[in-house]
Amino acid sequence: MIRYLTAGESHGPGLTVIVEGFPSNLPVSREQIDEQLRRRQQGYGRGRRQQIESDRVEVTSGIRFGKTLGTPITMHITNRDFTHWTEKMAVWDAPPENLKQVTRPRPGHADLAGAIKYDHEDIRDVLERASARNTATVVAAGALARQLLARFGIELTAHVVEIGGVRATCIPSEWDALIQAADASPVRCADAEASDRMVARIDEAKAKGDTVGGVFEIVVRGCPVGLGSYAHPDRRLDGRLAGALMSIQAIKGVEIGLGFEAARRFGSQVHDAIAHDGSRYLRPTNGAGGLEGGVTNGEPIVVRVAMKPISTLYTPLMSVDMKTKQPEPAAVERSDYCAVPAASVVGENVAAWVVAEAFVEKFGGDSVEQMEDHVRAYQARVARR
Ligand SMILES: Cc1cc2nc3c(=O)[nH]c(=O)nc-3n(C[C@H](O)[C@H](O)[C@H](O)COP(=O)(O)O)c2cc1C
Ligand SMILES: C=C(O[C@@H]1CC(C(=O)O)=C[C@@H](OP(=O)(O)O)[C@H]1O)C(=O)O
Repeated sequence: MIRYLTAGESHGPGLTVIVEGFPSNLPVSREQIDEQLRRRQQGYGRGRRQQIESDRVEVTSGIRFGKTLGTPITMHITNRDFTHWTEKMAVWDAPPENLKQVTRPRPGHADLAGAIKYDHEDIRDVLERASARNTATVVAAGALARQLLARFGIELTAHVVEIGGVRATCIPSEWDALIQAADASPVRCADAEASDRMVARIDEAKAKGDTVGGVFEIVVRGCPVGLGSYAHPDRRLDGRLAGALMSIQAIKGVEIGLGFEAARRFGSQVHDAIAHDGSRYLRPTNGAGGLEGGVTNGEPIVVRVAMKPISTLYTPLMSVDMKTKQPEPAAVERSDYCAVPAASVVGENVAAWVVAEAFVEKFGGDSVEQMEDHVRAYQARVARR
C-alpha cells in the first residue's frame, strides 16, 4: 500500500507531503519532481502569485544517493510569498493590531461553510487551507508515482479540451504529437486554433472581472490488464480515479471513456469489439476508456475532468458580512482568472498516484526488484491467455 498526507497553508511558511509505502531501490530524480511543479505553475490566466513562487522540493527523508529507501519520503515546498505574510500568518505571535479579517465569504469557495463548520471568525483561517496552493504537494507525490510507473512503461499526459465554452475539435491522436501540441499552447490545448480562442475567452473574462472554467482530458498509456478490481466497490479503479480527481479543488465532473455521451447512444455504438492478433487481445475502439468492471483492460485509460470557474471574482457577487449580517459584495483576494491548464497538470499527477497505488497493490514487493519479478511473472501468464 502506498499513501500520503499533506499539510500547509497557502501563505504560511510552506507545504509538506509525506509519502509512505514506496518500494525501495527506485532511482528517483529531483529534477523530474520539480519539472511537474513547474508545469503546474504554468498556463494562461494565472494570477500574480505564480510570479512570486518558483516551486521546488526539498527532500528531508526516504531517499539516499538518489534512490528510495522504502521508508517515508518527506518533501517540502517553501512558500516564497510567506516573506510578505510573516505577521498575518505568524505561527506563534499574537495577531498584529491592524489585522484585517476576511468576513465576506466568496460564493463558490469554502469560505462560508468552512467558517461555520470550524467556528472561525476570520475566513482567512479557512481559505488558507482550502486554497489550491496545496495542489503543489499533491503534484509532488504524483511526480514520484509517475517515476515508479515509468519504470514499468506506463506514461501519462493531459491536455485541455474546453475553456469557457470554447471547444477543441482537432486533437492529434498520435502520442508525441499530442504532447508537443499541448506543450506549445499557453492553455495546454493541442488544437492551435481553439487554443487562440480560449486565450481570447480568458481575456474577455478578465476584462469583466470574471472567471472561466473548462474541461481537460487525461490519458494513461501502457497499463497492464488487471489493475483495480470488480470484486468490491472500493477496489474499482474507475471509482478511485473519479474520487481522487473530484477531490481536486473546483473539479465538478469526471467522465471515463465516452462518459455522459455513452448514455445517449445504442450499446453497439458504445462498447468495444474484442479481437486477437495472435499474441494479444485488441480493441479497435476505446469507448470504455481503458476500464471495464473497474479493471484496466490494456487499452489507454481516458478520463475527462470538468472544472468550474474560479470562485474569486474581481467584480464580486453579493454576499453577507458575517460580522454585521448586512449584504455586502464578496471579498476579493488576489486570484487566478482561469486555472484549467494548471488543473490539468494536477489531474495528470493525481491519476499517476491512483494508478501507482493500484499497481503496487497488484504487484506488491518491498523493493522495485521484487516488483519487477512479480510483473514479469504476471506478463508471462497474460501472454498464455
Ligand atoms: C490550480 C487551481 C488554482 C485555483 N486558483 C484559484 C484562485 O486563484 N482563486 C479562487 O478563488 N479559486 C481558485 N481555485 C479554486 C478554489 O480552490 C476552489 O473553488 C475552492 O477550493 C472551493 O472548492 P470546490 O470548488 O471544490 O468546492 C483554484 C483551483 C485550482 C485547481
Ligand atoms: C497559490 C496557488 O494558487 C492559489 C489558489 C487559490 C485558491 O483559492 O485556490 C488562490 C490564489 O492564491 P493567492 O491569493 O495567494 O494568489 C492562487 O494563487 C498555487 O497554485 O500555487
